[in-house]
Amino acid sequence: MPTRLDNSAVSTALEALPGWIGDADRIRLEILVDGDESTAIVDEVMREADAMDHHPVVESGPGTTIFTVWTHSAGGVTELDVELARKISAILRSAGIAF
Ligand SMILES: C[C@H](O)[C@H](O)[C@H]1CNC2=NC(N)=NC(=O)C2=N1
Repeated sequence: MPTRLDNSAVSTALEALPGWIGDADRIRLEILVDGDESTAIVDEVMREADAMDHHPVVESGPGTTIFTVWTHSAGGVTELDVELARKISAILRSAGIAF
């Protein structure tokens, strides 16, 4: 099982992940998209997540989509989450979405 990162390791990882916030329990990113644009992005993120067998929790509402990432089996943030966050950011950059 992947090992949990402590708060300091998570802060260091977040320095290389613009827009992401969080601590050793959870990291999250909010983007200001909704509707069809959100659906298209979430589909792409979920394809990547399926390939990793590691998934974000996604909340979508009017004007907003939030990705929250942690390793459920470890009860907090691990390297797998940092990797998933990097992949989500890369998908958003390719799609031209600001965050
Ligand atoms: C059985 C399956 O491998 C597990 O449920 C995976 C799937 N995706 C997951 N995603 C996340 N974020 N954390 C997990 O612990 C996790 N476990």
